[in-house]
Formats: sequence, C-alpha cells, structure tokens
Amino acid sequence: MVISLIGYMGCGKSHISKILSEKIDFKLIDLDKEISKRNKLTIPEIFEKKGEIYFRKLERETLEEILASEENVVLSLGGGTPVYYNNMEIINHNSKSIFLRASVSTLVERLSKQKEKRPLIANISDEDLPEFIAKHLFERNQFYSKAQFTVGTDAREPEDIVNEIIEKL
Ligand SMILES: Nc1ncnc2c1ncn2[C@@H]1O[C@H](COP(=O)(O)OP(=O)(O)O)[C@@H](O)[C@H]1O
Ligand SMILES: O=C(O)C1=C[C@@H](OP(=O)(O)O)[C@@H](O)[C@H](O)C1
Ligand SMILES: [Mg+2]
Repeated sequence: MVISLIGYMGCGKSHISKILSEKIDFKLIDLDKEISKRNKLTIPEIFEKKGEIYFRKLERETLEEILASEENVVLSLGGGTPVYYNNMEIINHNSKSIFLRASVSTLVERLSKQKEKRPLIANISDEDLPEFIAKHLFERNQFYSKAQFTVGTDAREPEDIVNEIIEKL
C-alpha cells in the first residue's frame, strides 16, 4: 500500500509523513527531496534555473515512477502535485490519499518563518502573504478535496494527526 499525504505548503506533509512512516514501519519518500536528489539541485534552484513548468514535468515523472514501483511507502507530496496534469487521478488510483487540511492563519503562521525554501512565496511580503495564501488555497481546494480522506491539522499535535490517519487506513 502507498499512503499519499497532500495539502497546501506548510500543512505538515513532510513532518507528519516522517512520524507516520516510523509508526507503521513504512518507507518514507518525500517527493521534493527525491526530485532534488535525482537532479542534484534544490527546489528553488530548479525553479530558478529551469522554471516551474520544467519542475512540474519532473514532479509528474517522479510521481509516476514511484506510484508504479513502490509498496509500503508513505509518500509526502508537494503542495502543487495534485494540481497539475491528472496527478490527483493517478494518486487516487495508486494510493490512499490523505488531505491534511489547515486554515489560512495556521499556514501563514508556519510559512512566514520559512518562505525562502518555497519559490512560490519567497518574494511575497509578510503583509501580502495572508491574501496570497487565501486566494491560492481557494484555487487549489478543488484538487485537495478529491482526496479519499481529509484530516484537520489546526492546533493539533503531530502524533494526534498520525493516530487519526492510522484509524482511516
Ligand atoms: N501539527 C503541527 N503542529 C505544529 N507544527 C507543525 C505541524 N505540522 C507541521 N508543522 C511545522 O510546520 C512547518 C511546515 O511543515 P512541513 O511538514 O514542512 O509542511 P509541508 O511539507 O506540507 O510544506 C514545519 O516547520 C513543521 O515542523
Ligand atoms: O505548492 C507548491 O506548488 C509547491 C510546494 C512545495 O512543497 P511543500 O508543499 O512541501 O512546501 C514544492 O513542491 C514547491 O515549492 C512547489
Ligand atoms: Mg513538504
């Protein structure tokens, strides 16, 4: 079984997937880290040197390969993975998808501390961040809501979120 964690930047995919994979003794794959390792570039470097369209192509190719070849894996996706191509279709067809839902205020609080590693918000001022995230999340929710399960994450301890995910498996 592959368990895919989806949701907006900062909702906790990378953090929760690590705890979940350890608890159920599954292999952990973070799609961003895998893309970065294979291309020997950080995500910001890929955006800067090759552009977002190239990143989305790499993201799709890497996602396809992982879904076709891996078992017993917790797969932490990027915030945009569900949005491009028919990625949400292949995610649902080949894994159990979990949408980690977070409010705009929770996302702003977390992301404002670490914008630099996320090219899409690296140049958004702290003042403009809430409006940017609210609009972007509104546009993307139609993709995230296609997940088979949704787990709320606001003001919840990671362990509590992991336990709820395990109950849904
Ligand atoms: N449930 C949570 N409670 C508090 N902080 C969290 C929680 N989940 C994630 N975080 C923190 O929020 C930040 C973003 O988490 P991360 O896993 O990188 O998100 P994503 O991979 O979805 O972009 C990290 O600093 C992480 O430690
Ligand atoms: O939302 C997005 O389009 C992106 C989210 C990032 O992953 P995280 O959600 O883990 O930050 C990373 O894939 C890239 O910066 C693009
Ligand atoms: Mg992540």
